Amino acid sequence: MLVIYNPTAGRRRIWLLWSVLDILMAHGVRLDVAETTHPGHATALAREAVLRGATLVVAAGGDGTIAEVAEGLSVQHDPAASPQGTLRGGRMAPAATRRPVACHLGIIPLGTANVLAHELGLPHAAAEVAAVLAAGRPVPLWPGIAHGPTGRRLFVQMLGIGFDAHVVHNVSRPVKRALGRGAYVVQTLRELPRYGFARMQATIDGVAHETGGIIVSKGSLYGGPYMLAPEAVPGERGFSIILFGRAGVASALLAGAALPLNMLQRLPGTRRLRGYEITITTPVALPAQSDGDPAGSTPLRIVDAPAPIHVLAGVRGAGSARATGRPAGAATGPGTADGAVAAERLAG
Ligand SMILES: Nc1ncnc2c1ncn2[C@@H]1O[C@H](COP(=O)(O)OP(=O)(O)OP(=O)(O)O)[C@@H](O)[C@H]1O
Repeated sequence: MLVIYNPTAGRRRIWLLWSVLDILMAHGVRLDVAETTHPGHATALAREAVLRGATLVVAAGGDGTIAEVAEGLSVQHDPAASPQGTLRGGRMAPAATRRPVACHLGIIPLGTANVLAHELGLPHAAAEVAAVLAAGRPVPLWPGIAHGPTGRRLFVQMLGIGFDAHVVHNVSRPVKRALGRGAYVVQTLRELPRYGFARMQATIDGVAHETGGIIVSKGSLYGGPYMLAPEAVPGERGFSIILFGRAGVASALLAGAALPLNMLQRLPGTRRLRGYEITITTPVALPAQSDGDPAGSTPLRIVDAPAPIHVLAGVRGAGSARATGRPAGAATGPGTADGAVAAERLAG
C-alpha cells in the first residue's frame, strides 16, 4: 500500500497519520509513505503507483488530496496508459510497470472539511481508520470532470460557482489551520460586503436555467457533515444540481445560517435537479471551487469521468449505503470484506 500524505492539509494532524501507520505496520502491513511537495504531486505519485502495479493507494489529506489521488488512479481506465502505451525514455516499459486490474482508493481523513469521509461514513479514530484500510469494503465512487479555460479538473464530491467559490479562493491556509471549518465562516463575513453578485446561466442536459448560484454535487453532503442533496448517490453516473434562485448578501447570509441547521435544501427559491451534462456560462468569468479548492473559473462544462473508481469504506454504515444506493451491509463492488480480502490487504 502507498500512503500519499499532504502535509499542508487541514490542521496537520500528523499524529493521526502516524497512529494509523503504526497500527497497520504492527499487523504486518507493508507500506510506503510519500509526502507531497506541491499541488498536483499526489496525482503524479498515484499514477506512478498504479503503473507499478499497486492495488491500494491511500490519500492522507482532505478532499482536495483525495481528488488528486483519484485523478491519478483514473489512469487505470485510460487506454493510452496500457502496457503498450507506457513508454519510458523511448523504450517500452518493463512488465513491472504495467497497470493492474484494479487499484482501490483508501482515505485517512486529515483535511479541514473531510466531506467525502463524512459521505462514506468513514471513522476518524486511528484504530478504526486502520481497520477500514485493512479490511474495508470497496464501494464505487463516480467522479465528475469539469472542463474549463485552464484545462480539466476531476472532483469527487462537488463543484461550486459564485460566492462559495470566491470564499474558497480567498481563505488563507493559516486561518484554515487555526480555525478549521470556522475559517470559511470568518472569510464569508469578510467577503460578503465586497463581493459583486452576478447571475449565471446553467444549461442542464440541454435545458437553460438562469440562477444566482450553483453547486454541482456528486455527494449528498456539503461543507462537512451538512445535508445538501439527499437523493445523491456518489457511486452512480450523474449529478445533483442545486440552483440558488436569489443572489445577494441577504441570500448568502440565509444560506450560511441554513447550512449548519441542515436546511440548505429547503431555502426559499432553491431548486434541486438531476443531470448528466452541465454547462455554466456567465457574463464575466466567475471563480469555481471543487472539493474545497480553487478550480479556475467559468465557462465550465461538467460531465462524469469515464469510469468509477473504488474507495474503501466501512463494512457497515449509512455512508456506505449512500455511496452505493444499496441497503447498508449489502455486498457490492469487486470484493467484500471477507477474511481473504482482509488478509491480502494486511499482507500489503
Ligand atoms: N506540499 C504541498 N504544498 C502546497 N500545497 C499542496 C501540497 N500538497 C498538496 N497541496 C494542495 O493542497 C490542497 C488542499 O489540500 P486538501 O484539500 O487535502 O486539504 P484541506 O483543504 O485542508 O481539506 P478539505 O478539502 O477536506 O477541506 C490540495 O488541493 C493540493 O493541491
